Amino acid sequence: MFEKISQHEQVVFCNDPSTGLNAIIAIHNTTLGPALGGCRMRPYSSVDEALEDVLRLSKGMTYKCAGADVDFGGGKSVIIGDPTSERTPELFRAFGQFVDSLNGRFYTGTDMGTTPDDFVHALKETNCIVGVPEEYGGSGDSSVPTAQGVIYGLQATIQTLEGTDELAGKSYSIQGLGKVGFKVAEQLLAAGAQIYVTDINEKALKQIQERAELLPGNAEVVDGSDIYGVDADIFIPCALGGIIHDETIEQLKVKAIVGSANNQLLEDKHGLYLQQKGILYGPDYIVNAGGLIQVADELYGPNKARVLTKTRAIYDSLIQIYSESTKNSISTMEAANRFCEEKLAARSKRNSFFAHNRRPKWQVRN
Ligand SMILES: NC(=O)C1=CN([C@@H]2O[C@H](COP(=O)(O)OP(=O)(O)OC[C@H]3O[C@@H](n4cnc5c(N)ncnc54)[C@H](O)[C@@H]3O)[C@@H](O)[C@H]2O)C=CC1
Ligand SMILES: O=C(O)CCC(=O)C(=O)O
Repeated sequence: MFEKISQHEQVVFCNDPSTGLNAIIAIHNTTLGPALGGCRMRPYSSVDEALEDVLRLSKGMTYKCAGADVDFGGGKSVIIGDPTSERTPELFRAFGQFVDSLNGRFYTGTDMGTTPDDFVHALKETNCIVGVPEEYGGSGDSSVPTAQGVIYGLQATIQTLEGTDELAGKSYSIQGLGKVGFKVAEQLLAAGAQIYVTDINEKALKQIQERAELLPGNAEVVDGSDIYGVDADIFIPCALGGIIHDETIEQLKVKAIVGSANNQLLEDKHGLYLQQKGILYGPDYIVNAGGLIQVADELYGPNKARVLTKTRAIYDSLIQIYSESTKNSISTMEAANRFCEEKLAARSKRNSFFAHNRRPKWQVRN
């Protein structure tokens, strides 16, 4: 077990027989501040599968936090259970107690399978919750800044490819029209772009076609995996992870990939394959940091304008990462990893003798 968790600071197994809660909290690295990461609920087929997921996701959060310059470290949690039938208020209260037992080392909120309302129950047991609804003092729907971050990512990519930030006059293929993908699609239509869209949800497809009728752009529906072969300028993955692999790279005709889906590359080597094929890849955890920026910013009290200003930094980070990738002949993913690792190394060298206890900022909510 210690070998498996050797890169992590702490892993907590949470068991509450009265509510049936089986959860794992993983704290990867708190160099930059307390760990932060959402809570995913899934009917994992084994504890090993859940552990593997939470270890991978929490490490990803360390990089996402460093890349976005937020004062948090990497963590994540998973609840083993079916969100469609096992999501109860009691379960989330029990989970909140476990989060509270970490005494400010871990902050959490929604992820796949959980909703902001679930965390209103957890909030009764701990203050270490982010992303609750606005009426409970939270900052509201985090997919808004995530979608805006994708737009900034697209502009930085077009700037790198063509020397302009102009979204119009281009074509985009979008996989997934959920909370993030739909908002990105709407903005592209508003800019007058041609979009190709796919989703397993027919309703979302119908809704975007209705929106397209009212906006200058044009939307065309594509069947399932045909999306990979669309002859568009940029592919925007906003659904599943692990979709960039040998087979899909073979089909891709786009010049770039920039989307919100977490862990888009099936393996690190696929970042290199994209580079070899001349496809510019916007590293996912840099592009999709808008939601994280919003929930991390809640420490200062909700403020949408401030969040959007901070989200704009995604543009500058990507420009820098693309340029480092070219300069050092490395993949953009490798350049992003180095960008974040340098920030972590610089911080870990900083003398923090004055910070004997937790910093005052985090005591605001404790
Ligand atoms: N919501 C947020 O603020 C953030 C989201 N992300 C990531 O972005 C992605 C999208 O997130 P959300 O929009 O919030 O999720 P969502 O659950 O609202 O939307 C996902 C959409 O993808 C569709 N979909 C599922 N399987 C599909 C398939 N095989 N082909 C085509 N469409 C499919 C679903 O029907 C749904 O419309 C996820 O990977 C998520 O982890 C990352 C950071 C923040
Ligand atoms: O939504 C949160 O609570 C933190 C952000 C997060 O988990 C993510 O960006 O994947």
